[in-house]
Amino acid sequence: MSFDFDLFVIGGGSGGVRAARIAAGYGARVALAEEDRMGGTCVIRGCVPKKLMVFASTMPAAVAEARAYGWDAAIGGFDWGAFRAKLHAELDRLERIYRAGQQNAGVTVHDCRATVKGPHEVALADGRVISAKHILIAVGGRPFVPAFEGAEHVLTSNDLFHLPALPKRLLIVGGGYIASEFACVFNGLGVSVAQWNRSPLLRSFDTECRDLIVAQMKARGIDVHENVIIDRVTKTETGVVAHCGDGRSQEFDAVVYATGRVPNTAGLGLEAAGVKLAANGAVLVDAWSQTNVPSIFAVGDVTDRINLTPVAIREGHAFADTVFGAKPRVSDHELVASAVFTRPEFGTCGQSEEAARKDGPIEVYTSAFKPMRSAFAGAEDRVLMKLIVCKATRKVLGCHIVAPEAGEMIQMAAIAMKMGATKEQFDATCAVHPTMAEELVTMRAPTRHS
Ligand SMILES: Cc1cc2nc3c(=O)[nH]c(=O)nc-3n(C[C@H](O)[C@H](O)[C@H](O)COP(=O)(O)OP(=O)(O)OC[C@H]3O[C@@H](n4cnc5c(N)ncnc54)[C@H](O)[C@@H]3O)c2cc1C
Ligand SMILES: NC(=O)c1ccc[n+]([C@@H]2O[C@H](COP(=O)([O-])OP(=O)(O)OC[C@H]3O[C@@H](n4cnc5c(N)ncnc54)[C@H](O)[C@@H]3O)[C@@H](O)[C@H]2O)c1
Repeated sequence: MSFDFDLFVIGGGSGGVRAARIAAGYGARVALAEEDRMGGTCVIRGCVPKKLMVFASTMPAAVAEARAYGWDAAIGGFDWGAFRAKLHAELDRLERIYRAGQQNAGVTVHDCRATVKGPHEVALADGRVISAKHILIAVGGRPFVPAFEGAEHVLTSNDLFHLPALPKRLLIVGGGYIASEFACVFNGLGVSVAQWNRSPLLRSFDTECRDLIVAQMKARGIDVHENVIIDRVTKTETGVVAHCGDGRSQEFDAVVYATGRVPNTAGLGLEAAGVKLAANGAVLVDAWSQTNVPSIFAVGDVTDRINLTPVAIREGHAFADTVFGAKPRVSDHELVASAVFTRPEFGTCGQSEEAARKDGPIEVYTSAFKPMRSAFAGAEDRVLMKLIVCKATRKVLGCHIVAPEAGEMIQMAAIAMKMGATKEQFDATCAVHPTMAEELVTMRAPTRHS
């Protein structure tokens, strides 16, 4: 049987563009459909614009620090309009690079929505039907806002990069990565920020680390309320009012919901094509990213495994190597490090103390201190370095860092952990002095055992 293409990729985000480019590099005839902007969530409305906003938000603190170091530095007001224009010019530039990458690889790009018609058929929004030997679902996810009265008045993370003006009073609902990062970003930009969540913030992370981060977020002026349930939201002449189950209500200029994300599979035609989905709409795949329909694969957030850009990229690459490169390999989901770009930043790899303790006896090493740079400037910032060590194997099971640039540090520690490094091998590594990271190799006695 002949097909129009060897591979049709639906979704031009992190996972899709990598898979398409690598497959085309192996000589496959590849087409890709993107209904929005090339680059997907990470480039257009996720990691990249978020990180640029993180950088913008840390400038006032940097200037205050400069003054404490003797500089005659002053900071004026923040020009959101000027920053936003520059931000979008940068995103336009990146989108062009992603598009060119596909074109240079020989991928045929369709700028439209695509749906699955059958195991080997894709329908484009303009009515064309295209056949392909393999179909890759890489459609990512979208913000989830629970159903409640007045839900139409709230914003999501997608809206934050397009705000016409910075709100003066902002409520962020949620306690995960997105809510906590944006609470810190807008706080740094001078906005009065409240963050309300139905449970503790950053609940899935190591408790000692999250407690320190939340304490410092509060100390910076973020009005954090945990165990709060919002019943309804109403719009007034002057703003948006959040009403809680306990009778409390408060008015804000804007309310943002960052209450998780859901896979983009609604109306995609997968169930009709026989593809099994999880209850939340995620595409069910095996370790090879293959669905129960042998010609259909899925990678990235749509599979709801680990929803991070580098993971989507590696899943897409492993799929292309396996199916088109005669290099079969599965994507490895063990010891994936990540960073939460709060202030203070959090870098984490492996098990939390709580999770590791459930698996067996551990030693916990911690070092908490005021970092030299901000302490000299008179700031109360604190750093926490933490290693979780398996008593039986001596392997470092978890490394957690609450510190400026923790994301940069955890990337390095993750290499050692991936190699199976023991605590003694960390200790055998000579310190780099004076740094914060040297604590990772100089923690001699455990803080506690279990
Ligand atoms: C605010 C925010 C900040 C984030 N920060 C980080 C971070 O710092 N680090 C990190 O690792 N991860 C971060 N993430 C997560 C990261 O962005 C995702 O894990 C990653 O983008 C997933 O890639 P993907 O290829 O699975 O999907 P996506 O990048 O979402 O791409 C899917 C693409 O498919 C398109 N599409 C959907 N349906 C169709 C259809 N039917 N036809 C055609 N096209 C379709 C969409 O328009 C989209 O472009 C962040 C996410 C958000 C929202
Ligand atoms: N720095 C990074 O690497 C980074 C940054 C942003 C996003 N991401 C990825 O994107 C994913 C999505 O981020 P997220 O912050 O939206 O999700 P999340 O799962 O991290 O957090 C969701 C939050 O919403 C709350 N919530 C969920 N349902 C709710 C409901 N019905 N009512 C009230 N509250 C509710 C939860 O208690 C939780 O605090 C992350 O899990 C992560 O994989 C990564």
